[in-house]
Amino acid sequence: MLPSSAMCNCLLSVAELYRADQAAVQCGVSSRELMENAGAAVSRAIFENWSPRRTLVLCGPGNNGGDGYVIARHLAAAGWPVQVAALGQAGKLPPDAAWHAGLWEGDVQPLGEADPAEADIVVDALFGAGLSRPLEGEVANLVLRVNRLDRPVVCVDVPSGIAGDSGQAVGSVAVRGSLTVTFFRKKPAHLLFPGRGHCGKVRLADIGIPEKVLERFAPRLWENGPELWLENWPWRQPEDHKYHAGHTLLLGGEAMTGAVRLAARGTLRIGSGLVSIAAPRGAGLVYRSDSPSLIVRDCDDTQELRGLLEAGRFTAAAAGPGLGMTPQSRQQIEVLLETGWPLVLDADALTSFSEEPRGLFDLCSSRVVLTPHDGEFRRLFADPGGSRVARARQAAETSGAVVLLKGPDTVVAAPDGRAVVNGNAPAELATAGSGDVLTGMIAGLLAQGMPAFQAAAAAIWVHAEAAQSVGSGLISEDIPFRIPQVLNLLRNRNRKLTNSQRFEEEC
Ligand SMILES: NC(=O)C1=CN([C@@H]2O[C@H](COP(=O)(O)OP(=O)(O)OC[C@H]3O[C@@H](n4cnc5c(N)ncnc54)[C@H](OP(=O)(O)O)[C@@H]3O)[C@@H](O)[C@H]2O)[C@@H](O)CC1
Ligand SMILES: [K+]
Repeated sequence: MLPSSAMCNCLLSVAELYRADQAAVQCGVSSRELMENAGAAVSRAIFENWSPRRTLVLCGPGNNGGDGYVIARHLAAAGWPVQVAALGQAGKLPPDAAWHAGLWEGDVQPLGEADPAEADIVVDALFGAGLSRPLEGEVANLVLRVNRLDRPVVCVDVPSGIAGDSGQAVGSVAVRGSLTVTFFRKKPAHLLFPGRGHCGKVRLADIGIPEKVLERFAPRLWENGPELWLENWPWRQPEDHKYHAGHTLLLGGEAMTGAVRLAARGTLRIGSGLVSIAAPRGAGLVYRSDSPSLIVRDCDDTQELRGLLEAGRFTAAAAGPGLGMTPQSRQQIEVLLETGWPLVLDADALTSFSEEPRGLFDLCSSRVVLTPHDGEFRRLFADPGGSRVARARQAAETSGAVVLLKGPDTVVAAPDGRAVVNGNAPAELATAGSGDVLTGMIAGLLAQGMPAFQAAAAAIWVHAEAAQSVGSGLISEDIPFRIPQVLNLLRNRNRKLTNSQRFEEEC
């Protein structure tokens, strides 16, 4: 179960957003008022970011265009020079948009006559998140011209041309914004690439939809953040000893020893009380000389591994980084899976099953976390296509495991359909070894008793936050060193937010 405060972070699909709008109307907030509030919120964001300057508002034929007329009115009332250009005839606008278009007292030029080069800011109120057809003809041409100009572009709800649910461009043309103002709750496109790259900064505005309308939904998708897992964080208690904080076993390989050594640093720093590496004798010295905090056990075959597992009192394990792909390593993974323990499988552990993924899935459970990047994902799962959320969900259902699909917009999905999209990863994380550290961190949280979905979501967030604190020049070894700083901030936040009243105010 996720805490009720997680409602703050839920992402709504386009269909859910339309239902929320309707529910708000049933609660007594008129749709005209919602449109007024939406346009006013975008205007406020513009006032906060720019001083008065020539503004071109591009209005589409639907309610997104309706927001555009409201924005134009607010900017003009504040003394801004505003030009409106519209697609289609005013007489064909839907009722709320027509009402607000009627309140606009300035000129409206046909879209084909608009010249974005004569504006200092462009407002994109062409299409909303439910776009179903590619931009074509004069709209596509205008969007291409706007994109080529070095001007701030403010997108209303979503950049036109981007599908709200998938974050994919519907055709080959989509607006590239500097700022996107969206309403009530973010949509997946604000977090999933390429949509996220088109949004610029994303700002969420309250437009008067009552929070209680969410009671009619059972959200299954969230933007990742501490609200989803902080309550379950395994903070050390004064009376704890190291065995209370779990014992993680990492399977080490013979040649690529750096991968598990990086993973082990992540496991230790995230709080696992004990960390052991089961290593081939030939590589034992390398592992033993790495960190005095590690326990290194000799392990050359499955029989020795079974012996270790029986004696070790481990609470979670991880395998894959630097493991190699021999028949022996695959058998060792099967032995780990047969224990039924919480387990993370990454890299070679996944690829060793690419010829026969069923052999892996049959042994998985919801206590197992699979952490493929896109290439590993394609090798393991018959790719159903669709958005990254849809693909990760499908993979979690097929495998019965929690699937963490790595990327700049990492998605974590559980077999029961819950999913999160991570939004705090810096570009610097695209560096060798960062995935190994992540594997170790997830395993360390599993070892301390965190449920698999939350452990994966928490680890990817802390990992990204630690990387952000380094910024340019990041190498993977830096990430474990920065974990304590992130954990201390989280712990202080947790202390401050024990009062749920306060938490609700922050939402
Ligand atoms: N109460 C509310 O609901 C609130 C809504 N709000 C605002 O409403 C927005 C959603 O509005 P919306 O549903 O009217 O969608 P939107 O994209 O503006 O227009 C659809 C029209 O475009 C047309 N069309 C589509 N593709 C096309 C193409 N390629 N080329 C040409 N035409 C194309 C399409 O035609 P059709 O497909 O039907 O033939 C239809 O006529 C939302 O994003 C938010 O900004 C806020 O004010 C808050 C309150
Ligand atoms: K738009």
